[in-house]
Parts: sequence; C-alpha cells; structure tokens
Amino acid sequence: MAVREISVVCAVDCLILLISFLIFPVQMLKGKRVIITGASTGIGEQMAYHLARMGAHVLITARTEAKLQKVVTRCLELGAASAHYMNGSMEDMALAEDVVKEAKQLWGGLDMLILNHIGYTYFNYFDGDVEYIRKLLEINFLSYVAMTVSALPMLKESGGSILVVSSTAGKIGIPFVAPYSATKFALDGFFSSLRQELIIENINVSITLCILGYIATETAEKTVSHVMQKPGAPKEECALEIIKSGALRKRELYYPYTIVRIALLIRDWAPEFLDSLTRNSLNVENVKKS
Ligand SMILES: NC(=O)C1=CN([C@@H]2O[C@H](COP(=O)(O)OP(=O)(O)OC[C@H]3O[C@@H](n4cnc5c(N)ncnc54)[C@H](OP(=O)(O)O)[C@@H]3O)[C@@H](O)[C@H]2O)C=CC1
Ligand SMILES: C[C@H](CCC(=O)NCC(=O)O)[C@H]1CC[C@H]2[C@@H]3C(=O)C[C@@H]4C[C@H](O)CC[C@]4(C)[C@H]3CC[C@]12C
Repeated sequence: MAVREISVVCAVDCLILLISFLIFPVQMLKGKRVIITGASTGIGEQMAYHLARMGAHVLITARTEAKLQKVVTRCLELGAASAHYMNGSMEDMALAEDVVKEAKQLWGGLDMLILNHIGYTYFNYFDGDVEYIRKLLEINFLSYVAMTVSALPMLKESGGSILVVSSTAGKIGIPFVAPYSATKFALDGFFSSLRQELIIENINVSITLCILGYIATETAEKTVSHVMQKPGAPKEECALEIIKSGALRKRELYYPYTIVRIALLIRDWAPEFLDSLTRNSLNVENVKKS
C-alpha cells in the first residue's frame, strides 16, 4: 500500500476516532451493571474507577482480596452505584462461572463483561515449557470463554457488550512473549468468530477486541522497562478508551492508536519489514536467557 493510501486510511481513522470521542456521553454507563476481571491493579483497576465515576454498578475480580477491598472502597467514594468483589484464581473455571452467577444474584442481569486478567507473564526466550503454556491458556483464554458462556444469556437479554482486552502481541509476532502471545491470538480467533455468529443470528451482543501497545502499569514496567526504548502509554487513558470503545460497540480498539494502527497496516503489506521494526524497537541485548 503506497504512503498516500496509508495516510488516507490514517486520516479517515483519526476522523472516526475524533467523532467517537465527541459522541461519547459518559451517562451511557450510569446504572449499567459491569463485571471487570483483573481489577486489583493496573488497567483493570483504572477501568473500575472510570466506571465508578460514571455511576455504574461494578463487580471486580482478582486473586488478592486486600487489593480488591481497597479498589471497592475507592469505587464507592468515586460514585459507583454499587461495588462488590470476588477473589480467586481464574485457573479455576468454576470461579469464572461463579463470578457471573454473583452478578445475577446481585443485579438480576448484566450489561457489560470486561475480560482483562492475565496470568504471570515472563519476557524472555521461550524455554520449552509446554505445561506453562497450558496453564496460561487456561487463565488468559479458557476462563474468558467460560465467563462468556455463562454471561451470554444475561447479555442477550440486556443487549449488552463483551470487552476482550488483548495486545499487539495478539496480532503480530513480538519476541520474548511466545506463550502469552499464543493466548492473545487465541482470543482474536475465538471472539472474532463468535462475533460473526452473533451477527448471523441477529443477537444484539457486541464484542470489542482491545489491541493494546505497551501500557505503563506497574507489572509491565517491572517486566520490560529494561528492554523498552520508550515509556508505556498512560494506564488511566487506556482504561477510558477501552470503556468508550465498548460502550460505542466498536469492533476493535487500537491503543496507543497510531503505533498499533500503523503496525497492523505494515503487517499486512510488509510483514518482514514490521518484524525488523519490532526487533529494532527493543533493546534485545538486555534480554538474558534464563
Ligand atoms: N501493560 C501492558 O503493557 C499491556 C497490557 N495488556 C493487557 O491488558 C490487560 C491488563 O494488563 P495490566 O493491567 O498490565 O496487568 P496487571 O499485571 O497490572 O494486572 C493483572 C490483573 O490480573 C490479576 N490476575 C493475575 N493472575 C490472575 C489469576 N490467576 N486469576 C485471576 N486474576 C489474576 C491481577 O491481580 P492478582 O494478582 O491479585 O490476581 C491483576 O488484577 C491484560 O489483558 C494484558 O494482556 C496488553 C498490552 C500491553
Ligand atoms: C514490546 C511490545 C511493544 C512493541 C511495539 O509496539 N513496538 C513499537 C513501539 O513501541 O513503537 C509490547 C506490546 C505489548 C506488551 C506486552 C503485553 O501485551 C502485556 C504484557 C504485560 C505483562 O505484565 C508484562 C509484559 C507484557 C508481555 C508486555 C511486554 C511488552 C509488549 C510485548
């Protein structure tokens, strides 16, 4: 695709982005019933706070109860219509289903399911550990499917939304994240296919796949700051963009917009060039085989 075409596509995309920003009324989420997973810290925590400011009902999950309690308290201070938590590991599919059952108990329904949690992710050469990949697939992928299966009846009733938080590493090959990348690619395959089926059956449930670049969360910075050549994007703005894209029922979100959008454009027209750009965007010499 010539530079002219790329610039036209980007210009149109930027216009769409500007319009969607202008038409997003925050009262869209007032009183809405929302589950946010992985919300004890990072992007999930910030999404809970934005939803609280918008007057939504929030049910948050993660493993660390003490952190969840603090987030719930802060959500109530910020104006949440209600705020509850359930703690446990998403290795356990029963927990995944129980969170949805709790929403039914609390609210009698559900408007938005935000699937955000991830298991421990290392940033290094793949070490051949297949069992680790199996476990990460359960936490990062199968629990998302299990929650979706449990939540769909309520979401069909409300005409609700599913927000799936993924990554640039779920769309292009990035070194040192092979197991994690596999789980994110799986999300794209499953939820993009499910979205087609919902459209065919005229079921009014939207699925938004959120493709994120490097975001400045505590975990990510701890894991990769020694390799990254630029700081991560702000988690607070990232969280708001995810919520807005879900509320506007967008098909996909790219954040930071320009970095991710251009990477995907190059991927389709010059994949080897993108691979080289990606490698050069990292201080690979700082990654020591463990
Ligand atoms: N930060 C970044 O650079 C990028 C992030 N993303 C995506 O954004 C999302 C959030 O990332 P980020 O905020 O950085 O992640 P964090 O590591 O900050 O937060 C992860 C959350 O998941 C929870 N969690 C971890 N293990 C489990 C488990 N076994 N079961 C249930 N919950 C668990 C953690 O809480 P607890 O430990 O208490 O369980 C925490 O609340 C992820 O889907 C990630 O892939 C995508 C691209 C880039
Ligand atoms: C290194 C990736 C960004 C590559 C890129 O876009 N370069 C061009 C440029 O920056 O201009 C990072 C994109 C996604 C990140 C990973 C991710 O998806 C989240 C994980 C979160 C975890 O807590 C830590 C590490 C992550 C694997 C994170 C690592 C950096 C990215 C691959």
